[in-house]
Amino acid sequence: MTKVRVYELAKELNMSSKELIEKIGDLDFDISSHMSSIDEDEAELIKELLDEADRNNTEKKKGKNHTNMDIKKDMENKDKKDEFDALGEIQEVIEDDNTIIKIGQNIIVRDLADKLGVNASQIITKLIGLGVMANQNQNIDADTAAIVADEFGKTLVVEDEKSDVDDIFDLDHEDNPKDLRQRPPVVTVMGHVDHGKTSLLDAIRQTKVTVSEAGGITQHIGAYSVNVDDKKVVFLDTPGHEAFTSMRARGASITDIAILVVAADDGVMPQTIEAISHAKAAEVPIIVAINKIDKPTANIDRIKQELVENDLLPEDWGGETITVPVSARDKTGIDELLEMILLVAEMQELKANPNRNAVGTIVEAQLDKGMGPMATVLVQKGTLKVGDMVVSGTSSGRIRAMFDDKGKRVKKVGPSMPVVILGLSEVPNAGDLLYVADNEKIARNYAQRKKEQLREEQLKSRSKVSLEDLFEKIKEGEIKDLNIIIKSDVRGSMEALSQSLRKLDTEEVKINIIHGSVGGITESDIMLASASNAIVIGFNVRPNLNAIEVAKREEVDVRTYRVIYEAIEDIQSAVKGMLAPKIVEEVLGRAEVRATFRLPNGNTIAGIYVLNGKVTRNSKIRLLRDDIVIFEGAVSSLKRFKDDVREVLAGYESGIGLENYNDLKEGDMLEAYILKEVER
Ligand SMILES: Nc1nc2c(ncn2[C@@H]2O[C@H](COP(=O)(O)OP(=O)(O)OP(=O)(O)O)[C@@H](O)[C@H]2O)c(=O)[nH]1
Repeated sequence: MTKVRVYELAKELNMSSKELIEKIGDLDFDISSHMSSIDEDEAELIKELLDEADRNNTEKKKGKNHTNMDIKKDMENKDKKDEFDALGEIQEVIEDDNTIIKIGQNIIVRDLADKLGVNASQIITKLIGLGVMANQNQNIDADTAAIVADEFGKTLVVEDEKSDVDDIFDLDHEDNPKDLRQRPPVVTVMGHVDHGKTSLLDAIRQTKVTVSEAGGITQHIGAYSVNVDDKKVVFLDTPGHEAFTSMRARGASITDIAILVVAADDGVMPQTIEAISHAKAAEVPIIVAINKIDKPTANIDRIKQELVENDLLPEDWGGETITVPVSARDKTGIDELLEMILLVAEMQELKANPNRNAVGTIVEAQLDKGMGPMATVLVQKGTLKVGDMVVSGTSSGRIRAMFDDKGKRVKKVGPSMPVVILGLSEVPNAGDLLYVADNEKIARNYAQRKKEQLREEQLKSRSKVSLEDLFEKIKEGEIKDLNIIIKSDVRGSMEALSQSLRKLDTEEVKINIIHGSVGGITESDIMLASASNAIVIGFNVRPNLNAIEVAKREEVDVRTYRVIYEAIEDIQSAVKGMLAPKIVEEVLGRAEVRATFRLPNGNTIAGIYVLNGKVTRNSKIRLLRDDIVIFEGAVSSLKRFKDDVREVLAGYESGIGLENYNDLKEGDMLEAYILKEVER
């Protein structure tokens, strides 16, 4: 017997395959997709059944100007190319027709009564007739409401509120390539402390920006733009990779180009290396500004050599990294730097559609006593205008006024441009997106939904990678790369560890060492891990107190080891899903060594002050000097005044001795911990 494809039948019936599948869902046909096929007989039967359903429906709604079915029919009978117009017409019909009422997925009985122009008690009576017990303040679903509405001679249309709100999540919506226009690059300046980040930003501003106009606002707004010939370059005003990465950890990637400032008299330093890792992790191209070339001790070639050692091969040495010698003090090299920024931007083909509802990112926000919530927005797509209804996180409102980076009032701004907006209901979060909504209802709905989402998110934890659940995530295809940050006490062990870990690549998961350096685990390492969904491995080093707190908040998995082999074994087992039940440590607290005393027997006792948590007699102690682990061992004595004690709490002093260790020094940090067996 001839077979008919579902989509063919749908076409014959003037409906979409989806609609047809839905309609015959209850009948006993084996149909799952538009490509399923059915016998000709079955197709005939379906046609008959649908016809019948259609007739019933028409009869039921006789006497009404327009029923849902009529409206649909109207639409279906139009040519495909007219469909869009038809939708508009239908919308108008719905607006005009007073027999049609529109509701969301649910409605409160009282509201339904209002819409139907009847008493709530009449609705309640009808509901009882349907076997639904509801008082006037209770919600009923749209299906029930439709039956009740029908009884009062009205047709109910369910408006998809969700799609209204989802419309403004238009960020992922691909703009038509023909609507895209070139946009200015957004630049962040990074580098080691005192290498001249702020001076460089100031030098650029001073050479390129004219003074602010009176009457505007004059404070710095977190970003500014400069004109280079007839083009613009936008600089984010908070230098440093910490700000860059904390924005990225919140999901905001607004930087197109990173300027790495390296002082020509100092060279590549730890934070330079960190900045390189941070920019690379974000896949942002780096331009190196070799600063302070006015200094007699400046040595540009040495800097280039050091860049090579860090995988940045200068262009004039045959590589791809653009380097520009500058002096922020003398304002030399600034024009060349700006030209290079434009060149790199050109290669990136930075484009956005200026003719659409704007989407931007909050760069900075604060509460101004006089003006209320103020936020600097970097527009990413579209054009932001005064009077636009905007929403960012749980904050929404109509833009009352806007000021550009020169403090001048503006009416509208396009892609890549920073602008201060007034009119939000509350101070939004830096790093959050800001959307323009079509109307106030959508904006308020969105903000409300965001509030609910936030609550939900607070309840369930975010899914950051951890060794515990790594294998599950690999299996589910959620993770294809395991990003790792390594911190260690000496360079040699860091290199050995990264080499060994790289060899653990499997077909399912690739191991990337996104940053490795010498020193304790810092807040910056944790933020990089958070933004890049990485885990942090410390070898002979520990996180400082700040880092511990941030790791907890950002849910970053930090693992510390004293033996390289154990680190490798853990990662290997995690990749294979065989992380054995393990003994984990629980940190009890930290204490600082404030004084040391030598006993006549040669042993040393440290006078300590417990900073947080507690230190107990049976805890193990890790001795840290600059967050590097110097010694690990047991407590030999714990005393307050002359008495032995079981524990000492935060805020108290005591004397402590360590088993087999006497080289305690003032300023050392003692971390107390216990080992616990946990089930996995
Ligand atoms: N000679 C000379 N000194 C400079 C130059 N650029 C900056 N400096 C000096 O270097 C010091 C540090 O400059 P900043 O701009 O504060 O450096 P930074 O990188 O922003 O420092 P942090 O914000 O503390 O990380 C200041 O004393 C500047 O005056 C330069 O081109 N030449």
